[in-house]
Amino acid sequence: MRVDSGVAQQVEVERRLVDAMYDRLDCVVADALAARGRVLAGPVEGPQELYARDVEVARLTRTVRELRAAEGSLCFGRIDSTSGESVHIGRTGLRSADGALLLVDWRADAARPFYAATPASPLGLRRRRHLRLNGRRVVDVSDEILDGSSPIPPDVVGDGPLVAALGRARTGRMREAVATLQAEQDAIVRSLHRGVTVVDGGPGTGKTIVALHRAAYVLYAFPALAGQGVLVFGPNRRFLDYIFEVLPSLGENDAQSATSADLTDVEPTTIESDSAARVKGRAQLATALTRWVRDHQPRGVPLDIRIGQETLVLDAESVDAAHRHATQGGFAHNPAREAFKEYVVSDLVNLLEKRTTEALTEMDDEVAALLGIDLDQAVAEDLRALGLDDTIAATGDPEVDWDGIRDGLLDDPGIDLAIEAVWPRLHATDALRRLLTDSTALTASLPDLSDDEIAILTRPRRGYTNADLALLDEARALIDGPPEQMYGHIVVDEAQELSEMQWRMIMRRCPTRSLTVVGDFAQAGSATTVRSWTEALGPFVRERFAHHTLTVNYRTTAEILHAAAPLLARIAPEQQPSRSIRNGERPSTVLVTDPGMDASIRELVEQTADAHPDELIGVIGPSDRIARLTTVLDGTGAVVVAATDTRGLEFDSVFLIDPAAIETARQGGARDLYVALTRATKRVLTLQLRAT
Ligand SMILES: Nc1ncnc2c1ncn2[C@@H]1O[C@H](COP(=O)(O)OP(=O)(O)OP(=O)(O)O)[C@@H](O)[C@H]1O
Repeated sequence: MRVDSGVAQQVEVERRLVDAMYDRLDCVVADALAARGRVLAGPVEGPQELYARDVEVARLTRTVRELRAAEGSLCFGRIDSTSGESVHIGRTGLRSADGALLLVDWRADAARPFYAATPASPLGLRRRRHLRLNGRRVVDVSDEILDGSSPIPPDVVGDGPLVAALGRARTGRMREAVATLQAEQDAIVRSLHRGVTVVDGGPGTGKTIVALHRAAYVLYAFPALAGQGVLVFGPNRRFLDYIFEVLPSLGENDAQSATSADLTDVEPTTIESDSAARVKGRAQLATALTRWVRDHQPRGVPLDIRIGQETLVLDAESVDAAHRHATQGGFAHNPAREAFKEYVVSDLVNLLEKRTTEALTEMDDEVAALLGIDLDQAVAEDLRALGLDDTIAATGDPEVDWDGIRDGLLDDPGIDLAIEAVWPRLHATDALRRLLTDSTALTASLPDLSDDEIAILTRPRRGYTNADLALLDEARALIDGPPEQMYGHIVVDEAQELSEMQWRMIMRRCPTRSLTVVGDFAQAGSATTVRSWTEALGPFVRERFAHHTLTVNYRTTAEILHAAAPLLARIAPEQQPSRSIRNGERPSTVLVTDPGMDASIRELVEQTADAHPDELIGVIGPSDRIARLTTVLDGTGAVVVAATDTRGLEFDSVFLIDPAAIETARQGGARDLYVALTRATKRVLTLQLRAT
């Protein structure tokens, strides 16, 4: 509830307190900069001191960066307990020079009541206050009384700052929501669960907001995981560009963001049909790759190796044992090959040693038989007479340097060639290409694939598609070993888009199995066959994941949700529609004829742009109309996007072009249409083609 009397006075009170916080922030930044300057100017001796200095400089640089990132809206909230204590909440924690608490970091436990308290459960609070700043200046405050001492709004999510945040014009970049995070969202963000947390809910229920604030919370609250890195994985660059400002504005620059292309460092250059992507996304492809790679390792075969004039034969049993030793511990093909070679060379040296001993013994026996003396004994006696009897014990066998022979064999190109014949070094790109052109190998590994599906897989192509990247990643893991970069925690957004193979790519990078996974299967595109969280996560964690469903819609008005409800009932009958907290214009439909469509669209978009000059307009249509729409709407400021590419995005106004074509363009087109319909915060206008 807003405190109407004395607002100016309260603003003044807060202004003085917040001014003091900024003064302190400036001091801490200046101190950190000065400390960094001193460290850099100080003498360093030797590599150890140099390393220690670099670590300290990096730490101070990070501190400065984090403090500076916290500068905008440094303090945004305050809570007053019924016992009269008050705490200010902000983007970072601050103490005065003498240690008094000035500001609590929003992620600290002490800040939890700011988010979690409701009138029904006030958690000891009397008042929650939101502060609005313009630059460094407090310009407004807004209160909610939580202890029942004044009238309270029945719906806690409908409070002033939230409605103001939701009503603000969109900019094409997602904004953080740290000041208005709602209780159901905050409970997930702040969860102490370190395993897999799944968050679903309809479009606009704040899944992305929760995921990003969760990433910031993990970085703050779980240092052990944070130290191993935090990754935000998104389906495409457009989406990551949309969200990329959120974490830095929460003071977090340490989280990385990536698409499949970033993880594999390969840019897809070709597109393919969704049916091809679906086949390539299936986990059986991992089995096929594993078999293909295993087929390039020896099994049950002896190994003939030529050394000098001789050919040594390692029997099949020894070769299999060497294979077993080399691959135990899950080593990948190429590193295991090196270990295999070492085992083989050891076996060869043992063979040679045995042969030499046998040959020498034979010779000794022959000499003894001929001369009637024991040669070894005679040599030992001579050495003793010369005072060199220690040599006998120390060298044992002074004649043969077996270690030198072993090293020589390891470097011998002939040996490498012999091993190459049974265990060739492989290249992941080449292996993938060869498997995907080998219909016999594919049919053997994937007997349930139809001939059509095999034909899809083996179709000749150039370059990589998005679905290929997870296959390439799998091949690299099998052939060269796990990826270099691992993460302590991974946030997966739009997770309904991931195929089984793409889940493997993510999990491979997260040995801790600590993930925040957000998505909505009603919005799933058609490039994957995964349709439930159990299907997605079961192979890695079985049912061990915490599952939350968000129910309040913060994006779309009740009118737009109402219009989308029949479509939702059709594509996901089991899903409860979310509940919107705002009302607005009723969506409208205009019938147009194709030849006149271009002019109509431009005119309507221009009208909307004139009526709402600061707002963002999205024009969403079938993929095959996008090039034309982009030309037609050039200069209007509207963003033109294919219906297949709008997941996660949002606009103030949406023009939906030819919904029937969106729906029939591909399998799952109805879900594309549902996503398109739920992108607007304020209004939707549909342009439907009149049958001619
Ligand atoms: N607590 C909040 N305070 C302010 N804005 C919020 C809050 N929660 C969500 N929003 C806003 O609501 C909109 C929808 O949120 P978000 O994109 O996270 O939803 P989503 O569930 O990920 O949607 P979709 O499934 O369509 O991708 C965004 O503009 C977001 O900033």
